[in-house]
Amino acid sequence: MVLKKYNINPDLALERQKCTFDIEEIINIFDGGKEKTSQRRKIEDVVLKSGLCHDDVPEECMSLKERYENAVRKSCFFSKLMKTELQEITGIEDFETPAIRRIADALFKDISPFLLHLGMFVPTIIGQCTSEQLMIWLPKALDLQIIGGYAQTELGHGTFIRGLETTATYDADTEEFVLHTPTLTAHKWWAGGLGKTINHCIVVAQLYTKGVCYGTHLFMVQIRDLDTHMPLPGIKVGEIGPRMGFSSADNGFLGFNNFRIPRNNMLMKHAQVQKDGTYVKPARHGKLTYQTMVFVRVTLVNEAAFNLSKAVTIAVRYSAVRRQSEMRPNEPEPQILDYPTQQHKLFIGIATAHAFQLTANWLWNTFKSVLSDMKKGDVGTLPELHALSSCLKAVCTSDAALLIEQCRYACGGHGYMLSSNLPYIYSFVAATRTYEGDYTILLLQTARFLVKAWEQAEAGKTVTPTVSYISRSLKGEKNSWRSTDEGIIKSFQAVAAGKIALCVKSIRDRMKSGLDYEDAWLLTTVQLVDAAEAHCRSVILETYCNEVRRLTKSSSDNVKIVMHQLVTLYLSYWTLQRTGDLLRYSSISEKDIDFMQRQYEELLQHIRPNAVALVDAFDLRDEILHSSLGAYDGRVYERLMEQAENNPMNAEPVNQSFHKYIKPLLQGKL
Ligand SMILES: CC/C=C\C/C=C\C/C=C\C/C=C\C/C=C\C/C=C\CC/C=C/C(=O)SCCNC(=O)CCNC(=O)[C@H](O)C(C)(C)COP(=O)(O)OP(=O)(O)OC[C@H]1O[C@@H](n2cnc3c(N)ncnc32)[C@H](O)[C@@H]1OP(=O)(O)O
Ligand SMILES: Cc1cc2nc3c(=O)[nH]c(=O)nc-3n(C[C@H](O)[C@H](O)[C@H](O)COP(=O)(O)OP(=O)(O)OC[C@H]3O[C@@H](n4cnc5c(N)ncnc54)[C@H](O)[C@@H]3O)c2cc1C
Repeated sequence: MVLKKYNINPDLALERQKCTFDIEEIINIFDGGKEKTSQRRKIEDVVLKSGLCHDDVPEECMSLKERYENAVRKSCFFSKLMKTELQEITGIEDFETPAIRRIADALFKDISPFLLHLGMFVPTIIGQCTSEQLMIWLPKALDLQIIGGYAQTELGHGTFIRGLETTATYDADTEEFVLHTPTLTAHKWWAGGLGKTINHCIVVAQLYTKGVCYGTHLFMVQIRDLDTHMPLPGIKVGEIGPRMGFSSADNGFLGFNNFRIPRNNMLMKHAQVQKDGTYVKPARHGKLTYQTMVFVRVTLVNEAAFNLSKAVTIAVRYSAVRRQSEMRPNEPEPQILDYPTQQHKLFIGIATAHAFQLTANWLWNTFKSVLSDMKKGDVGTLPELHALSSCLKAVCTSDAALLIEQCRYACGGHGYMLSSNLPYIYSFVAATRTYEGDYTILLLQTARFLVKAWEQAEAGKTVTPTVSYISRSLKGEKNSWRSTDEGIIKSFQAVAAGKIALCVKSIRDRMKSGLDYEDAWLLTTVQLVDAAEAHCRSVILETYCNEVRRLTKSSSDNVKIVMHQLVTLYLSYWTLQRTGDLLRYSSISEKDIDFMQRQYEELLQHIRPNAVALVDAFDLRDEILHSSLGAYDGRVYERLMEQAENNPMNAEPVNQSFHKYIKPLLQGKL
């Protein structure tokens, strides 16, 4: 749709006059500097001027098939644009460029069927291929001569990768692998793009050679003819059916009937099968084939921040425009943003988007540094990265989904309209809590790391920096509550340490009573998930505080003030959410809690005049927001009416069903 131009709504115009800081300064902080902001805006200009974002009919009014076809059309033209003009601007062949990720949302209200090509297929080639294999597949994939996906999950197994049933059996006579789907539950299920779009696929299968199963490995498989796009003989492939979101992502199923691929199509950077069928196991770490999942978990923290910033922009702008009820009899109706309960719903969303964005950037740098260690042959830092990326993916996607839904509640009935975009944003983020490792499963992975760290610290060994609080706790350091940033972080670490200690005790007590380790662990998993979540909270709180301090060192005083108000709001919010834990594991008193509650309520008042400016500082163009409620001009009612009038249901004054059914019913002739 072409966005109509309106004058700015007067309430929003007034809000912007109240702003106490330079918005551009905060925009630059989050972009990583002035130059990056300017480059991002150039990229956005090119994409927006290309006309690619235009739809004749709103996406939500199209049939599923039309939506898919429209998404393919846009993906193809967007890919072409990325290879030409955008490459010139960015100067890099970089699918990770955050600006490209952001502007992609101007094209797709839902999901591009090419998402997995960029998000998992290309990263798997980069991370799992030998240099010879890389030379074959990477240029083709980057140039979109082949389009791929990542098929790991099966109908019967997603979480438990070791339980996957698809087999890849090596035939030394022909130097081929035979891919086979032995059962119904062995069918690949869910892979994005697989249903209709892709012609290649990374397939995860149990490797058999010389009669021995060596566990899951990755294989490059061509599934469709490059010219006709017909499935190749021996391949059964299709779309899995309508779902809550991801409507245009053509998630698919895939089965193999003794389908043969050359030996060289096993991705052999870490493990190899030689021509005679001899298996050479990975030299360094057994889980290196899981690397793409770690990469995506890291990027999903960024997704949580970005999508939350969109939702909270929509809800804050709407709340500045919407007037409802009365605070005192006969007074004019206030903006709903003036209600403290509304501020309580929304300002935590702004602070959380900041916290997650800065944590995402920090995690990305940690990921890059672990990759660089691994290139030098050192895999020592991988377990900590796995533990961090697991819990941060779990907690950030889960919190973001809850807060996005809260933004929808904050918009009352209009938030329920698809044209608000809040339902789309929610259904996208809700899926991120499940895919790439379910919430519970990933927290249990972190818990495993925490229990080991506890045992190491107990044995007097040094532990990694993110769990150094465990050593302090074991030395008997008692937590004394202080309501400063550092004090609160220390108390959250004391909560995490206390919970890990109880888990360890619980496992040991259960073993003493005769249970084996597996059962003792299993019966403790509710506590273990809780302990991992507490650890994650302390990591986010600490990272957010440190990063704001670092990044605002040379900022103006007003930016420092407002950024720090959000940090304090975030710390106070979580303190009040976790009073039970803090009373148990720190020295916080009832008086301290009263103080924190008052401080929190005062902060809502301090932040209120800057609320609209703070969401403006996410610098999200209307074309990215796709929202009748959240546009920069605040012309909510005009846009809602516009959308209603453009609804294809209103194209004819009387629907044919009247003549077919209602009239006969009215006349007793049905
Ligand atoms: C034109 C273009 C248009 C638009 C696009 C524009 C721009 C786009 C650009 C970028 C895209 C941006 C963002 C999004 C990107 C992509 C996402 C999009 C869609 C994604 C769709 C979803 C995909 C999927 O879901 S793929 C399937 C994922 N599946 C899972 O995650 C399964 C979860 N299960 C597991 O991970 C594991 O099985 C397990 C539960 C962790 C257990 O594994 P296992 O049983 O094998 O292991 P053990 O428990 O026995 O543990 C043994 C040992 O190993 C350690 N371990 C486990 N995992 C790891 C690991 N990953 N790394 C390191 N170590 C690991 C474990 O801790 C144990 O260690 P110890 O023995 O030492 O304790
Ligand atoms: C939108 C979307 C896109 C996807 N895209 C892809 C893709 O491109 N490629 C791909 O390969 N896969 C994809 N997936 C699949 C996804 O990775 C899996 O659905 C996900 O990993 C969860 O696995 P599952 O479905 O087997 O859930 P299950 O493991 O069956 O989980 C069901 C419940 O059981 C619990 N549970 C399971 N095991 C345990 C345990 N050991 N301890 C305690 N609780 C447990 C879980 O916590 C959960 O509550 C996608 C999924 C979605 C929703």
